[in-house]
Amino acid sequence: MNDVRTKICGLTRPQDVAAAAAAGANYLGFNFFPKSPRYLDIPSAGQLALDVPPGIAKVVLVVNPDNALLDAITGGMPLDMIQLHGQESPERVTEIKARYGLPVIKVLGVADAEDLPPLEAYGRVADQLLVDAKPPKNAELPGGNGLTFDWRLIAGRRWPVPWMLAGGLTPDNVGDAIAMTGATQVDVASGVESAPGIKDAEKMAAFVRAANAPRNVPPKLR
Ligand SMILES: O=C(O)c1ccccc1N[C@@H]1O[C@H](COP(=O)(O)O)[C@@H](O)[C@H]1O
Repeated sequence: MNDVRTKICGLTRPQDVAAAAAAGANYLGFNFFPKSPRYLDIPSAGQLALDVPPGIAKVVLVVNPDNALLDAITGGMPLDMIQLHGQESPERVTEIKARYGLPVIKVLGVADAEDLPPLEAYGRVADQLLVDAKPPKNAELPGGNGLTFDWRLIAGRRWPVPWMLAGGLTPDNVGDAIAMTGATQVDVASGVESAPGIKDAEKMAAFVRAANAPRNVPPKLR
């Protein structure tokens, strides 16, 4: 249905899962970072995952996870993909893919041009890349801070695997972000909430609509 695929991350309530699915999201994210307002324990995430309709990918977001945590998550709930949102090395990405047999999305933070070369290296080992804003030095959270980065840095960039754009996206700016970068997948957490961890059904629907609204993308970005 959608040209631009959307991921809504950090769902914490059954009604939010239902609204995100109704909005047409392609991926739903469940957050296992304890300091996040979107954090879920495994039984709660497992319960929500059961409500996800077939055809929508269930993504678990983890930050520098050890095998014990990943064993517990993969053994405790249905899931389709693992999102690595920490400083996991390319070797660790490879290890996690092999151990769990699940596709891995590796997140890289971008603030300036120096942050771009690692995307090439991770693009050789991860199944997908997620290009997010680099968190500020003293940030509590490695993501979900509602911060954008200079999208011109990645305009027209391509990597060996599919990639998503994230970082401060909202229903109001996602169209510009797509037009500027040529992204065909976008991810949002805080930009579709009424309060931290509480998703807003209207904002989620508006986000998916805006991501798929007709727009002029310069030919070189298509
Ligand atoms: O959302 C969180 O709380 C979070 C915590 C720890 C790591 C990542 C987190 N969220 C991810 O961050 C990006 C961007 O979020 P936002 O749209 O800027 O709020 C997104 O990938 C979330 O998946």
